[in-house]
Amino acid sequence: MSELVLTDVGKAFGGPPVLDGVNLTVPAGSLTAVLGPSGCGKTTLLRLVAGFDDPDTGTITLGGRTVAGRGRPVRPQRRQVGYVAQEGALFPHLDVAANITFGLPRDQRRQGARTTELMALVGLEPELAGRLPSELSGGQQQRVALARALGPRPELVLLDEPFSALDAGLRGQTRAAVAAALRAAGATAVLVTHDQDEALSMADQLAVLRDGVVAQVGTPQAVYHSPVDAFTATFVGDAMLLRCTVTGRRASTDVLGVLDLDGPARDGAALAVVRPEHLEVLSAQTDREPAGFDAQVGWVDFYGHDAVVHLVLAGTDTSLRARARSTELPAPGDHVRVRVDAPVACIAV
Ligand SMILES: Nc1ncnc2c1ncn2[C@@H]1O[C@H](COP(=O)(O)OP(=O)(O)OP(=O)(O)O)[C@@H](O)[C@H]1O
Repeated sequence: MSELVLTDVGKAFGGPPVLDGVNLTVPAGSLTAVLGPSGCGKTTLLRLVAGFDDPDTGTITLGGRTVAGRGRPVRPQRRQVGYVAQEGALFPHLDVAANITFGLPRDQRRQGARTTELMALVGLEPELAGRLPSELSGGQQQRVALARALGPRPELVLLDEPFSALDAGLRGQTRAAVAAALRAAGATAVLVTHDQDEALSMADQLAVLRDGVVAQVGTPQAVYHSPVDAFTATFVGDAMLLRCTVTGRRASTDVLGVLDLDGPARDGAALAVVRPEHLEVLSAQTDREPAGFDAQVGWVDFYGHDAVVHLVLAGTDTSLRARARSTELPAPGDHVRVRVDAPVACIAV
C-alpha cells in the first residue's frame, strides 16, 4: 500500500479547465472519498491517477514514485492501480473464478487458492465460483469486480461510483462488504461518488470537489461539522444558512434568536449553519416553559426511522426543516414552536 499525492493537478479538454490546481494526499492504507456534483471532474481525476489520461499541469506520485507530470508518464499497466467501474465491467462469458483469475499474474492463474482467498475477502460464497455474471445480483457482480481489482495486490484501488447501479438495500450491504474488504487488504483507495451518505459512512477522509477545485478535505466528521463555505455546508448534508452576527462564541440571528457556536469564530457578519437535527419541534400546547419561535407545519417527509418536518416561521417567509422522531410527528397545518437546541457552526461572509 502506498500514499497517493496529487500536486497542483490541472486538466482541460480544449475548453475551461475541468480540474484546476487539485492538491490531494491520500494516506497509505486509507480510503478517501471524492464527493462532488455531476460534472465537477471526479471521473477525470480518477482517469489521471489510473493513467488513462495525462494531466496538463502538476504531478501525481504513488508510493513516492512520480507516475505523471514529470518526464514520461508511467503507463497504466505499470502503475499497479486497480480500477472498479460503475458497473463492474466483468467478462460476460467467463465465470466468477475466471473473471477474478484474469487480473492475477500468470504464475498465480492456475492456483485456486488465491481465487478462494479473494472471494472470501469480498464476502462471496465459494459456490458462486462457477456462475456467470448474468447469474449474479448487481451487488455480487461488484464484489467480483473488486476481487479482480485486488487480485494483483495493487498499490492503489480506484472506485468510480461502484454502487450507483444498485438498489438501496443492496447498496448498503455492498458498501459495507467493500469497505471491509479494502480494510482487510490494507488497500489505499479512492472512491468517487456524488452520494453524500456513501462518502460520509465509508471514508476515512473526504475531499469535496467543486468545479475542478478541492473545496475542503478532512475527516467526514470535520467536513460535516465545520464546513469551510456555503457550498460544502449545503452539499455535505442538509443545512439552512441563517444570516447572523457573531460575538464571542454566540451568533445573533435575524430569525431564531441567539445561538451557541460549536467552536471559535471571527466576530462580525456570518452565516449560521443550522442542520435539521439541530432544530427541536415543540408542541404549541406544551406545558413546559414557552420556548422557541412560533411556526406552522407545511408538510412532513416520513422516512421510517425518522422524519423531516417542513415549517414556516410565523410572521416571516423563512422555511425551516427539522428532523424529528417518526413516532411523535405533528400534522400539516399544526401550529408548533421551534428552537435550536445544539451548538452550530458558522461561516464568515
Ligand atoms: N474526454 C473528454 N473530452 C471532453 N470533455 C470531457 C472529457 N472527459 C470529461 N469531459 C468533461 O469534463 C467535465 C467533467 O467530467 P467528469 O466525467 O470528470 O465529471 P464527474 O464529476 O465524474 O461527473 P459525473 O458525476 O456526472 O460522472 C464534464 O463537463 C465533461 O463533459
